[in-house]
Amino acid sequence: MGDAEASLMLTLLPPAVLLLLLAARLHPCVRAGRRPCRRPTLALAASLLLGLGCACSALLVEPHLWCSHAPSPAWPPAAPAVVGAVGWAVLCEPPPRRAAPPHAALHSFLPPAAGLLVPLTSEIEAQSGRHARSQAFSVAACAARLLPIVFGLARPSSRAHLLPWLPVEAGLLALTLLVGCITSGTPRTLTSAPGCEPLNASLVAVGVSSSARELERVRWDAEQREMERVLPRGLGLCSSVAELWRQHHRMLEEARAMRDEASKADEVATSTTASSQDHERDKEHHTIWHYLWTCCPKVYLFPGLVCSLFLTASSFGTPYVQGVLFDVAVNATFTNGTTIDEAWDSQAVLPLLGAVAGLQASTWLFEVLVGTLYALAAHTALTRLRIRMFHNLVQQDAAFFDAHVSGELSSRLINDSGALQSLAQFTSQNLVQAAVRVLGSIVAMFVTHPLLALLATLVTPVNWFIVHRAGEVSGLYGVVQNGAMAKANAQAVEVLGAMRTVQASTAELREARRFSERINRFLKVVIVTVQCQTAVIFAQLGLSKVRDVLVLGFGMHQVLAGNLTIGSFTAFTTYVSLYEQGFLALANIWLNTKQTLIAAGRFLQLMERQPAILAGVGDSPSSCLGLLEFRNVTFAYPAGIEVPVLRGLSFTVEPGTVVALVGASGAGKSTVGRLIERFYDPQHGALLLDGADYRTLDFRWLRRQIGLVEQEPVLFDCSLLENIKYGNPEASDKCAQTAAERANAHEFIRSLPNGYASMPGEKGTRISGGQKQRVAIARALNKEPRLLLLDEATSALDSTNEAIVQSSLDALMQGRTTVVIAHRLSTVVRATKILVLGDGVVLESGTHSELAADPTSAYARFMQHQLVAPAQQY
Ligand SMILES: Nc1ncnc2c1ncn2[C@@H]1O[C@H](COP(=O)(O)OP(=O)(O)OP(=O)(O)O)[C@@H](O)[C@H]1O
Repeated sequence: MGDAEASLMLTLLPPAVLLLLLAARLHPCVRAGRRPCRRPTLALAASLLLGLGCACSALLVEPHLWCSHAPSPAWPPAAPAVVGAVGWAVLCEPPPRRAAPPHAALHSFLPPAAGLLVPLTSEIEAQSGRHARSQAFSVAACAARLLPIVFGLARPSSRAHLLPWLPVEAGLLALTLLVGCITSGTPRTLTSAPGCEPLNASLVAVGVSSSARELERVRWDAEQREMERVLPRGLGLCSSVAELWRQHHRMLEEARAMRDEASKADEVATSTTASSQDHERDKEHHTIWHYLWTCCPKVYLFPGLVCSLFLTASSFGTPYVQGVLFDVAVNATFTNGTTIDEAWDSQAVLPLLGAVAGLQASTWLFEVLVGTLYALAAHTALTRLRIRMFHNLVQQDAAFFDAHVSGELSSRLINDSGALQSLAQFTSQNLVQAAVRVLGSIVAMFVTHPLLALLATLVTPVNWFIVHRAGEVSGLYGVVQNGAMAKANAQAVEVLGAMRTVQASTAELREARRFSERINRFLKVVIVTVQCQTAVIFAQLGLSKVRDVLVLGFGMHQVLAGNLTIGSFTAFTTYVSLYEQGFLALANIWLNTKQTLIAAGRFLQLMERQPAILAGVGDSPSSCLGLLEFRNVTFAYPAGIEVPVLRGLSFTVEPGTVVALVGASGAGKSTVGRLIERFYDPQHGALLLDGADYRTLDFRWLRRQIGLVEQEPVLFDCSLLENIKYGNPEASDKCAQTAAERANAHEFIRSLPNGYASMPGEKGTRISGGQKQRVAIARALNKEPRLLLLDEATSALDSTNEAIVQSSLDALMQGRTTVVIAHRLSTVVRATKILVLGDGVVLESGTHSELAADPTSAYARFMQHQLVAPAQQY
């Protein structure tokens, strides 16, 4: 029986049992022609309705229970209540009517009432997991049984009747609890806990957890629960100020540690010193404005600035004119004793009202214009910044990419630059306006009433101190925030790029959990940041409110003393609010700038970073013979600088010959290939092409002379034709097709529905390994390289594919200097020269027959172990 059938049966079983019981109770009475005992019958009927209701709700409301692949609670939630009700019906065989204790009413009422908890607990279930309902049910059913018993025992009149039934009650309670425990999934909760294997085994033995499928379900449930556990429940507020303080310090420490770590990573990649890092950090502030300025389109910026000025002017004009209007109205009404109508018709009011309307209209218009122009400017600037950043990023050297995870870099490209965009937009939109507002309102306030103005600006230094400190702190918070987001992003990119491996390892939920842990970390940082910002706003607003009360009190005193008119005082309060707005905007700009500048420091470092090997530097000879020489080359990777991989390696490859590199795993064969491509420069010795030192050649010219075919060729999600032309986009389609023909790729490409326009998918997932390899060979052929580098190009293929690819490679090698890194005998034996690498040097060299002739040679040993696969039966 499948899961779905079992669940269905178990859901319908309790109502069926109840129906039978009811029938059994009613049948003798009907036959004897007497009325059945009312209370137990009613209770049974109510329980039956309840059981049916639960079954229907499970069938209709939770159809996922019946879908065989979904894990479901094996027992229906109504079971505990039903067991309780059945027990009650058995227990409550009618006592003599007159002796019926008062608790009997409760007794008959409570078990069905427990059933009402079903809809009530659905909310709890939604919040805390699907088994909450059964647990709540079980507890309610027990309480329903327990309460009337306690109540009955407390009354001497009913105690004698109840005492003989107590053992039965205890048994029923235990049964109800047990059923509730099983249906609520408690055994699964227990068995999924680490170290519970013995319990698990015993549950299997007693039949609670009956099969491997059950164990699988246990695991699935545990993962789902774990998943729900790591979902953020919402903004957790700090329990106390002390806790907030502790979190704040932890965060600062983390921010400093992250900055040091980032500097170290860059030191590894760039070999820059700590002092130069400090110097770079000092330069950051200038650089960021430089970039924002150069990337910002002036066609939006300058009109935006002009509109800002107009907006500020109109926002100052409005309170001034309003003040004058108030004074005119007040004077007309109260001083001269004119009526309101006369005052309204007077010459001054209407023009002043018109002026206010005009000023409001211009404020409205300029506000819209300013917002639009600055938004356009900021978005364009950001796009330009991202393009420049990507441009610089793809030009970095291999050592840089060894030291940085690609997901982290993409996060810097998208998220960190996003912070710059909001800084650019917010600053450009508000800076001029806020500065003019603050300065203008200070001047206007002092002109209106100097003493009141002094009082209004008294809190400014304290406020500014708070903002200044908060700016530095929020900058450090920004570092942690960006770091947390970069880590989450790196994991997402890594997992999404290796989905097949993840799915094959059934690690989807594990990865989802890992991601949620990382993104939760980001949320936690944001929460602490918000809490600290709240503290700053709290302090600032508090000071402002105190200031407002003082200004109002002193202002009213001055109005009553006749030193200030009501109109001037009204205008003054508007100046104060303009000053407040301007100050808050400036404070926000300061905080934003600090946060973005510190947090976007890494982004800028990436923008500014110069690769160790520069393009466009060095010679680009007109021809290339293909004479390659390694002269006493010593090399260690930047990430493992203390362990050299090559230690004085020397060999020569004559033009047009084939040299095979063999050696144990980790001997440095691929490293030789990477040096030939000049992904790295050796620390000592030199590589020479046609007698010219690699360092004197332009590496872009050099790489154009080399065709590379790797063990796992990378195809991009563009058409196969574009993939073939990737190394030489100037080649004509005809040349690309000829290259495909020579690489034995033409036939299979033609057989695809879209031919050369077919998309191979990300990393070429829609075509086979052998086909991918042939496209890669066609790509190398299309470059017409002088030098060929084959890095285990056939080792991932089966023998049929290998034969096809090998014939393609033979076509590719003709007349070209070739370096082959191979594990297979068939690839190596035909080489002009074989070099056996070991300990970072060439241990032996010669042709296959020369080396194989000496049975004691490293090559012979190597052949035995690596090249010739032992023909053993599995
Ligand atoms: N990017 C890197 N950073 C640091 N160390 C590296 C890097 N790439 C390789 N190494 C180390 O350099 C050594 C040589 O690696 P290499 O890939 O050249 O070996 P190989 O002979 O090609 O091995 P295999 O036959 O298994 O592919 C290894 O010890 C490896 O751990």
